[in-house]
Amino acid sequence: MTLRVGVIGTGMIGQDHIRRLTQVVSGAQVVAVTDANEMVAKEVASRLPDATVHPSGQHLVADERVDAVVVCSWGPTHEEYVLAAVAAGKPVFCEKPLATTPEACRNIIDAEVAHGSRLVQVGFMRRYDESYRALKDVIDSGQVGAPLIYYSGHRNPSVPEHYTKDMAIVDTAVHDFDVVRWLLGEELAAIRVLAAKPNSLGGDLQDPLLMIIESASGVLVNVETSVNIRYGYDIRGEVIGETGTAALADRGLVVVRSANRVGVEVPEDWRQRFITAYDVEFQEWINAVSRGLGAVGPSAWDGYAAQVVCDAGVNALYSGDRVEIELGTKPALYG
Ligand SMILES: NC(=O)C1=CN([C@@H]2O[C@H](COP(=O)(O)OP(=O)(O)OC[C@H]3O[C@@H](n4cnc5c(N)ncnc54)[C@H](O)[C@@H]3O)[C@@H](O)[C@H]2O)C=CC1
Ligand SMILES: O=C1[C@@H](O)[C@H](O)[C@@H](O)[C@H](O)[C@H]1O
Repeated sequence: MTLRVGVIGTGMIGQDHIRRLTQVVSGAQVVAVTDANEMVAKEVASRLPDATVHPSGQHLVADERVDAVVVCSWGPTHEEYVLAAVAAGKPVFCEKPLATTPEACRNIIDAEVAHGSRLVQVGFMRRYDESYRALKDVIDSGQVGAPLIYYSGHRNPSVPEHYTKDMAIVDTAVHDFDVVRWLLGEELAAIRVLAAKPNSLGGDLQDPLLMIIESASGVLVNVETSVNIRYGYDIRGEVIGETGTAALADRGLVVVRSANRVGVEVPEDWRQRFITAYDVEFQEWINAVSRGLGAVGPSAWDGYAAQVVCDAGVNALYSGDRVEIELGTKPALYG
């Protein structure tokens, strides 16, 4: 059976996901697209064998040919489309963020709980990266002892003009918050945010930021965002345990030794660094949805929890305070 997918938002990542749904993974066909920019949607559809262009996300969700929905539009639009998919009983893969406020994420949780089974998956692709999976295996095996500290470095070579200091938390570090919760297997409890001396290449932007997070059990998590670092897109992670440490390995297919230097290639951006992770993420989503499981990957609760950390982080950035992360009760649906 081929899963017939509708994609809302055909911008940069929407097009990249359409490419992988069409050319890389198996078991899916993109049968419908929509974008606020109709020209872009039409241009993307013209490269697909049999895709309808819809005037809105709501029309796309209602299309009987669409079995499952992928949301790749701007963050503030996610809540509306995810809720529409849940109301229609259709599985929905939503790019991060699940929604831009904890309240909006809660609305999605409430709708999914009322539906009675999982339909929503959030695009936290790091959980599908082989290095992160290997790091989690090391932590879970007890090889380095109980984790005490986790360092998470998130470096972008540059960011667009419209990027604000809040975005270092809500758009960038949101991935680190999710992956740390997943690696440690526990929730995060409090956050402080410190701004370093600004990188002069970032104009007025307050960059880099250092976030010091306490997990529920007391592990200290240090998230660094440096979004104007020029040398490449570099994702770092290291756990310091009671008896050892484990870190994500440097990437690259070859190690070059030349002119008194040794080195590996650094990716240009997330599409290159996480290319395989996105592929695995979509293949596993298609497999699960095709077997009648609404979703098995990162849940609406995961999207909500990450968003609460974002909210607390922005609050901590502006106040300079240590801000507690209050999640409230987790519905039984999320284990
Ligand atoms: N998992 C990851 O590593 C990444 C996730 N993202 C997430 O993917 C989403 C899209 O990001 P990009 O593709 O970089 O942005 P983009 O700006 O390139 O594309 C977004 C598209 O959504 C369309 N759009 C906006 N409002 C809409 C609406 N109401 N209905 C339909 N279409 C609408 C825009 O016209 C645009 O074509 C964001 O939520 C972003 O955070 C983006 C990059 C990487
Ligand atoms: O999600 C992403 C972008 O939206 C964000 O702007 C980047 O900082 C992240 O590294 C990337 O994974």
